[in-house]
Amino acid sequence: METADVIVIGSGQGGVPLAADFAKAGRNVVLFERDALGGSCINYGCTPSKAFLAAAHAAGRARQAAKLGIHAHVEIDFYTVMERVRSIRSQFNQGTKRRLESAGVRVVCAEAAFTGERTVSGGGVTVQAPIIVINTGTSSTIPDIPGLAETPYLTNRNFFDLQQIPPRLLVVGGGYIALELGQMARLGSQTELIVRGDRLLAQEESDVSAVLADAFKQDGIGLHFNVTVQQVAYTNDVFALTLNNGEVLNGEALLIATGRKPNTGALNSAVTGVELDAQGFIKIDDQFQTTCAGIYAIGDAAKQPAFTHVSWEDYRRLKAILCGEQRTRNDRVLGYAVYTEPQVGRVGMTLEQAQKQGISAREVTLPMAHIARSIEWGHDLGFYRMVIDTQTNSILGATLVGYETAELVHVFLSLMEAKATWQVLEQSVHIHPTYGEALPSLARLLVGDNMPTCPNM
Ligand SMILES: Cc1cc2nc3c(=O)[nH]c(=O)nc-3n(C[C@H](O)[C@H](O)[C@H](O)COP(=O)(O)OP(=O)(O)OC[C@H]3O[C@@H](n4cnc5c(N)ncnc54)[C@H](O)[C@@H]3O)c2cc1C
Ligand SMILES: NC(=O)c1ccc[n+]([C@@H]2O[C@H](COP(=O)([O-])OP(=O)(O)OC[C@H]3O[C@@H](n4cnc5c(N)ncnc54)[C@H](O)[C@@H]3O)[C@@H](O)[C@H]2O)c1
Repeated sequence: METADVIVIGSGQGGVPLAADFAKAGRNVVLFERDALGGSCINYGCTPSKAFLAAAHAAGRARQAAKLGIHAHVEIDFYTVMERVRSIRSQFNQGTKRRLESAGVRVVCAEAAFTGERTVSGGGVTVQAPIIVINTGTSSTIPDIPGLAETPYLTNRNFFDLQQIPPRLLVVGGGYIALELGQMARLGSQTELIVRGDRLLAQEESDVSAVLADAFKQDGIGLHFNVTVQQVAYTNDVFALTLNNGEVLNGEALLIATGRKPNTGALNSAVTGVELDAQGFIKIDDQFQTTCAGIYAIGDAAKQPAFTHVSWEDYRRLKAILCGEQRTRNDRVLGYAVYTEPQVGRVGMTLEQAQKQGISAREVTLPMAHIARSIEWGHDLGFYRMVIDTQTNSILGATLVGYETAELVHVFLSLMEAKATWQVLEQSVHIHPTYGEALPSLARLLVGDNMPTCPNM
């Protein structure tokens, strides 16, 4: 058996920089990875999906330019679209490999499992270390639908291997992945979304769902709410989905996007005293430590909000903790975005969430029709919303739905990180005519006088 200073299981967004930093500092580090280096973000998640959406949204924007009087003929070279996606993914994946190699991390390309106390084995290698970090991420959950397992359905794992555009795409799910990849409609697939609930992105406020539903209808996407798939068949290269309302939907491709499960089944974690919760996520304390001293877990597998920036921030905090600093994972402002068009930029609490916590909260909302920039640019879908604490005047959260709001929401992230009051935003002089100008306008709705909230409106 070998010994090391640090073992990292999984080359996710936190594991890679952590392994590289410790190796560069002269520690003996072994990293196990059973699949492509760089984890889901680089290979099957953020990187390929956002490179893909760059093409889909370019096509969508070109078509929507008709309302500005610009009539474009859109021709899709799907092979080139997907080769570009794959080449960016490969570039990032190779970058991860070089980063680990140059730092001196020993990479074992194999599935790892615990075989004893703080002992990990995989690919014929057994290593023991005083510090072990688990960063094994999640995989798609596949619903138990009769017939599905026998068909060549897609998940986010093989979606980006597509060589030809399916004329008709069926998508099961109404969450992040279903919506983002469902906008393949913009590249020309006739797309149908099969949603078991009554709205898209059900965890968001209902008017967010309504805006996205409008946008999807404008893209020609069929929305089927309150339905489940009872049977899947695949004959002559065509899927047939029988819904519980009797309807049958056909398509050349079927994407399953029904949520994620933690990659902890293969870890045999009980051997070393690492406990899992009922869903299989690794239990951790405020400082990322599992139920076994010396073993830590970060990222999606530890039930952190499943975003790359969270796993990456986990790494920064865990590294500080391992270097003796007093840090926790509980004092950070976290935002996220959905890269549909229009985008959803979110941070902090909604009004409902704040009220459930007993906070005296208030929200203000500014529709797109009240924003000069959006009228000038012809972006009429969406709204900006801010939630504040009426006693402390602190900003509790924001929901921005509209053009490139994943960028704009960072204004709120920074204000909230700085613990600024809404008055700081209200007094800010933003540039005319920008989308950003509408953020002080939003805050001015709280002043309650009859003054205009910004120029020209
Ligand atoms: C389609 C899609 C789009 C996404 N888009 C975004 C986005 O735009 N923005 C965003 O912030 N987040 C996005 N996410 C989420 C994001 O990808 C994850 O939150 C992020 O990758 C963090 O994951 P992680 O670090 O926990 O582990 P992962 O990146 O999942 O990596 C875990 C690694 O561990 C390996 N592994 C698992 N078990 C073992 C084992 N026993 N032995 C060895 N290796 C093992 C896996 O092979 C994998 O490589 C997206 C996800 C998907 C699926
Ligand atoms: N932009 C981003 O940051 C981004 C993009 C993609 C994914 N992600 C991350 O990945 C996570 C997973 O995304 P996701 O889209 O897989 O999950 P999700 O939880 O967002 O959506 C799952 C959807 O599947 C539906 N569903 C679940 N079980 C079903 C069943 N048996 N039959 C029919 N429908 C079913 C749910 O009702 C929901 O609509 C997200 O929560 C997010 O954290 C982030």
